[in-house]
Amino acid sequence: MLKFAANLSMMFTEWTFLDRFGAAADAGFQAVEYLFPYEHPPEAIAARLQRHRLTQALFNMPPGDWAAGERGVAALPGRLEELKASVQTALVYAQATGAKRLHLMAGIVNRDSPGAASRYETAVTYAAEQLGEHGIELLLEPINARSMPGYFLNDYPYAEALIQRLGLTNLRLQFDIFHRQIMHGDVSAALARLMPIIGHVQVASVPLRNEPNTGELNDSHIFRMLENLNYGGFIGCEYNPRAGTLAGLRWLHDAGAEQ
Ligand SMILES: O=C(O)[C@@H](O)C(=O)CO
Ligand SMILES: [Mg+2]
Repeated sequence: MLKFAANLSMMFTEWTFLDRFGAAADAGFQAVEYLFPYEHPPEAIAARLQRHRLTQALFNMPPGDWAAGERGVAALPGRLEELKASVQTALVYAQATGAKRLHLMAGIVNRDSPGAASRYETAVTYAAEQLGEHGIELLLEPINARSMPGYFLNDYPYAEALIQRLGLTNLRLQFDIFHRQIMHGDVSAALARLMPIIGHVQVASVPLRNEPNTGELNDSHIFRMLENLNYGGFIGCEYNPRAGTLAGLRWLHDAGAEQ
């Protein structure tokens, strides 16, 4: 049975953030994810998860100044101390919510600029080792350049090579089907080949980032493949509903899946 997690940064936005937990549970979800919890006290989020019997599948570590356009600080110059502090902040939320995997964003910086790759590697290693002490996985997500121009981690081969080379047992790949299709295509073969290092999957249609099966991919086929590959992790539903969250949930019921 596949396990779908509602992404509360994109879905259920008809509700206030804290009320999205109950709305997702009422719609049948048993797990949630979102970009960032940091505007709310950890206890408030933990209470919603508990009240609605939801599992926290994933969230992102602090991204720097998001409003100013930052998308992570891991590869940015002069930000290592901030990165270290942000690991501690994320850990507080992970412990309160029971999250077992966190996504570290790399930042908007040219990968070929002096020092960027080694700063990123230092940050990734530090964060993975810190999280590993708490039994938490660190995830790296390649993001396509159309959605996030200038993003450091903008292809799969780089992420795969880094994860393999560092050899840290809790460092894994966040395979977002939407980004993968835009960057490289070949989604099914890549899922099969990369399965040993995949820690989390996300889905949305391509190119509009809406409900599965509304774009250029046959997402039902990909879901069947994930089942056949015995993928036991979560599939984050990281899409913008076309005409209301509840109205767009038919695909999920059709998937006949564990939500
Ligand atoms: O795909 C995405 O955009 C997200 O998973 C994310 O973490 C960064 O925006
Ligand atoms: Mg994603």
